[in-house]
This record gives sequence, C-alpha cells and structure tokens, in this order.
Amino acid sequence: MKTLEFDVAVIGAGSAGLSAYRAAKAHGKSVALIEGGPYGTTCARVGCMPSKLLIAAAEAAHAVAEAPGFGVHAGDLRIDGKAVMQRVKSERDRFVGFVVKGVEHIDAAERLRGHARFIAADRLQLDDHTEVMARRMVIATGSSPQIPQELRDLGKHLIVNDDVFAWDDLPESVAVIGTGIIGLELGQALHRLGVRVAIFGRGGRLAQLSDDVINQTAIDCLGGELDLRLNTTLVSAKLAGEQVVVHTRSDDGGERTEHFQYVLAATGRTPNIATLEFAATGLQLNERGLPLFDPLTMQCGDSAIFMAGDVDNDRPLLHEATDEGRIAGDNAARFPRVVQGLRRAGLGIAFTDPQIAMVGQTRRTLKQGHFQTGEVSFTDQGRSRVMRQNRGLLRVYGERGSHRFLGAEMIGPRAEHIAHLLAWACQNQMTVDQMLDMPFYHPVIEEGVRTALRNLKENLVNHVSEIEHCTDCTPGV
Ligand SMILES: Cc1cc2nc3c(=O)[nH]c(=O)nc-3n(C[C@H](O)[C@H](O)[C@H](O)COP(=O)(O)OP(=O)(O)OC[C@H]3O[C@@H](n4cnc5c(N)ncnc54)[C@H](O)[C@@H]3O)c2cc1C
Ligand SMILES: NC(=O)c1ccc[n+]([C@@H]2O[C@H](COP(=O)([O-])OP(=O)(O)OC[C@H]3O[C@@H](n4cnc5c(N)ncnc54)[C@H](O)[C@@H]3O)[C@@H](O)[C@H]2O)c1
Repeated sequence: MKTLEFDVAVIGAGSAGLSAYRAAKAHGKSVALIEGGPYGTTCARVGCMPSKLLIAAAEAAHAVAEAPGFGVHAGDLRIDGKAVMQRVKSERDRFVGFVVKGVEHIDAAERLRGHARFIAADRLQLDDHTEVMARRMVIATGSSPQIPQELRDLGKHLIVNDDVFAWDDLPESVAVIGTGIIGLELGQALHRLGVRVAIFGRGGRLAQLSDDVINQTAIDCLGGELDLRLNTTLVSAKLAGEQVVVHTRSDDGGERTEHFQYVLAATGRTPNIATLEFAATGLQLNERGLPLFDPLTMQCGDSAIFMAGDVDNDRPLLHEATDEGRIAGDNAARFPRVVQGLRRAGLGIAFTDPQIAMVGQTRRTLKQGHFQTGEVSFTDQGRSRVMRQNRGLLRVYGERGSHRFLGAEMIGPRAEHIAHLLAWACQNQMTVDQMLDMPFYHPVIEEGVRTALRNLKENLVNHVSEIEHCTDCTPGV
C-alpha cells in the first residue's frame, strides 16, 4: 500500500474535475487528480458531443425529406447506418482525443488511477493500492443513468446513452423510456434516421418544461412527427429471443404489447456517490445521501470538502459543471478563506427540432402575482415561415413594477441562439424597455423576440392578469 500526500485531492477527471484541478493549480498547490474510469469526460465520450453528432446526421436526413416542400427533389432518401455511426464515432474520438491529450500534459505524479472512497475527511483509499492524504478535497464524480427496476433483466437489449454511441450500425427499433432531454434528443434523431421509435413518458412533461402552454406546444410540435406516448406506464418488459416485449398502460386504461429490438432507459441520472462512503467524512447529508453544499462557494458546510458537477444534482449541464469545478478548485486552494464564485443566468437547451430552451427563471420558479407574460407564436413569423420552420411559441416573463426581464421558455426555430440573447439580457438584469432599445435586423427570427417583448411590455404596463394556471408554481405570494 502506497501513501501519498497532496494539498488538494480532486475525485473525478471529468469536466468539473479537470476545471477544479486547473483552478487549484493556479494557486501553486500540489493537487491529485484521481480517476477511476476512462479519461475523456462524459460530455465528450458519451454525452454532449456524440449526441449532437447523431442529431447532425438526423438533421441532414430531415433536410432531404423536407426539400420537396421547397420544390427541390433529391431522389429517394437512403440512410447508410454504418456510415452514420462511423462518422459519429470517429468525430467523437477526435473530441475525446483532445481531452485525453490535455490530461496527459498533467504531471504524472499528480495523475492517480483508481476508484476513490473516503476513509476520513482528509483521507482517501484508491482501490486497494494507494492512500491519499489531502487536507482539502473536491468531489467531482459525475452521474450515471438511472435504470427502472422493470428494465433490469433485459441484458444487452437494455441500453443507455453510452451504448447508442458504441453501435456499428443503426438498429431496426427502439423503445425510449423517458421524455426528458436525452429521450427526446436521441429518440427524434433515431426516428429521423429511419429507426422505428416510440417514446414513452409516464407523465405529460417534455424536457423539463414548466410552462404548461409551452409544454403543450412542444407536445403538438413533436407529437406531430414522433410516436409520443405520454401519460403511459411501463407495465413490463420481457425478453423474447432477440426482441423485447414491451407492455404499457396509458392513463385512459388502454393497454399495448409491442416488440422492440432495444429499450433505451432515458429516465434521468443519479449522482455517483454510492461507493464514496460519506459516513467517514462527518458531512451533513440530505435525504438522498448528498452532502449539503453552498452553490455559490461549492463548500460542504464549513468543511474543506467541495462539490462540483453533476454529482451535486444541481444544474447538470456542461457549462455549469465547468463553472462549479472552477469555484470548487479555487476555494479548496484558498480554504479556509472561501469566496463566492460567479453563477450565470440559467440556460438550458434541448437539441430537438424545433429546439426547446429555458432561460433565467422558468415558469416553475416565478412567484404568482409578481410577473407578467408576453408571447409570440412562430406560426406566422416572417423568417421562420421563409425557412418552413414556422412552428413553436416563445413566452417571456417580466417583473411587475421594475419591468425587469426575468426569464423565458420556448420551443421554436433556432432556439439555441435566441436563448443566448435572452440569457445575456437576463444576467445583465436588463429591463424590457432596454431590450427593446437593442437593434433587430430584418428579416430574422429575433424579430419574433421583439414581438414577444412588446407584448410583455404591454401586459406589464396594463397589468393584464395572469390567465394561465400553472400547477407547479409557487402559490400566490
Ligand atoms: C447523452 C447526454 C447528452 C448531454 N448533452 C449535453 C449538452 O448538449 N449540453 C450540456 O450542457 N450538457 C449535456 N449533457 C450533460 C453533461 O454531459 C454533464 O453535465 C457533464 O458531462 C458533467 O460533467 P462532470 O464532470 O460532473 O461528470 P463526468 O464527466 O462524468 O466526470 C466524472 C468522473 O468521475 C469519475 N469517477 C466517478 N466516481 C469516482 C470515484 N469514486 N473515484 C474516482 N473517479 C470517479 C468518473 O469515471 C468520471 O470520469 C449531456 C449528458 C448526456 C448523458
Ligand atoms: N441538451 C442538453 O443540454 C442535454 C442533453 C442531454 C442530457 N442533458 C442533461 O442530462 C440530464 C439527464 O437527462 P435525462 O433526459 O436522462 O433526465 P431528465 O430528468 O431530463 O428526464 C428523465 C425523464 O424520465 C422520466 N422517467 C423517470 N423514471 C421513469 C420511469 N420509470 N418510467 C417512465 N419515465 C420515467 C421522467 O419523468 C423524466 O421525464 C438532464 O437533466 C440534462 O441536464 C442535457
């Protein structure tokens, strides 16, 4: 057994861990970067990048299928599944290669391999070979797919996102369980690439949308193309030869039994904490066994242990993981003089078509009676119609009295860009008038944003009562 000593130990060499390592090193500390799995990060290996590569192929197929709508005919659509997966994997490997190269530049004495668990607040055990002593720690162990009990006996026919990006060819059929971001992104991409796909949701929510009106618009937009089965419970899934027999029941009592080649669990992710043995740290834990931490400093209580990335179960997105890693690594090095780090305006984008986006305060977090809503439909929006992408709705929220822009939810064309504009305005605490003073070109989709802001301004000035009813909202304050 080896014993090594460092100023700081970072558990996990994913996006958050790498960012924490760099931030702690900037203080001139000795820092151990501990990794128990493959290098390359979830984002590059099996997350953001390969999913967007698959979606890019699906968009190409969709553009060909939609071309006759412009009077353009490209002939019969043919999808070469092997070539699609080959590009997904080779481009993905390129991205992973850059990350791995970066890790290899780290001093070998600070790159430790092994699965870490706590044996004290300042001590870790790596597998059965090394003990690491460090006064300050950063936990950046990420998250893993959560698998419902009823899917656990399906062997290789149960898949998660990682498995999709290991395919050499596209399959014949996939039942996607879960209507969150992963289920919708992968489900729509596979559908557009010719795979028979059904997407099952036990509730009626899509991609974490909390505005009922936007959620319904998303159901209408995506449900027009996809086999979307909402309010449907998975009763059982059983293997029958090389197929899975999926038995489902919808809330209206209808039952169906269908065969699929694979079942994709897209049912959420759970923090990687099961084997960390927090009991040895003395940290205060919440009801799910996660240490309580301050999201501005990432510090757990007043300890020298910090959290970062998906493991903390708060804003599980790449840019947030990197920010949290930077704050955690910086504060671990500064401990005990911790400082608050920059947290940015909320920004979430689902790369469906149309794209879904959420900015700043979502409908769920707004206080009833304190805000007004403005909206624009993209159905008749000029540029969207020109491009035959005139589907969707944007709703913007503003604060009564101050007229400050608070946030937005949307499904619509090029939402990834509109969401950035709105997030920048939100972080700068702009008022609706200030946003309307900004330039808008013609003809662009952003003119739709202007329409929504004008509508919001009118409603703020006239105090139009909030007509919709949101079941998830904080009751009238
Ligand atoms: C399919 C998919 C698509 C996504 N798309 C997007 C997107 O488009 N945009 C976006 O912003 N986000 C996206 N995300 C989310 C994003 O990938 C994550 O938020 C981000 O990768 C989290 O980084 P992390 O450092 O917390 O975790 P990871 O990168 O998973 O790093 C954690 C590391 O810790 C290691 N580890 C775990 N336990 C231990 C231990 N005990 N000892 C040692 N090492 C350990 C793991 O092996 C792993 O390498 C997507 C996620 C998925 C799954
Ligand atoms: N574009 C992006 O930024 C992007 C893309 C993919 C993933 N991500 C990140 O990854 C995280 C995880 O994504 P996700 O889609 O797995 O989680 P999610 O929490 O968004 O969605 C999970 C869905 O599964 C449903 N579900 C859970 N258990 C179920 C069951 N037993 N039967 C049927 N449905 C069930 C939930 O109701 C929910 O709709 C997201 O929160 C997101 O932050 C981001």
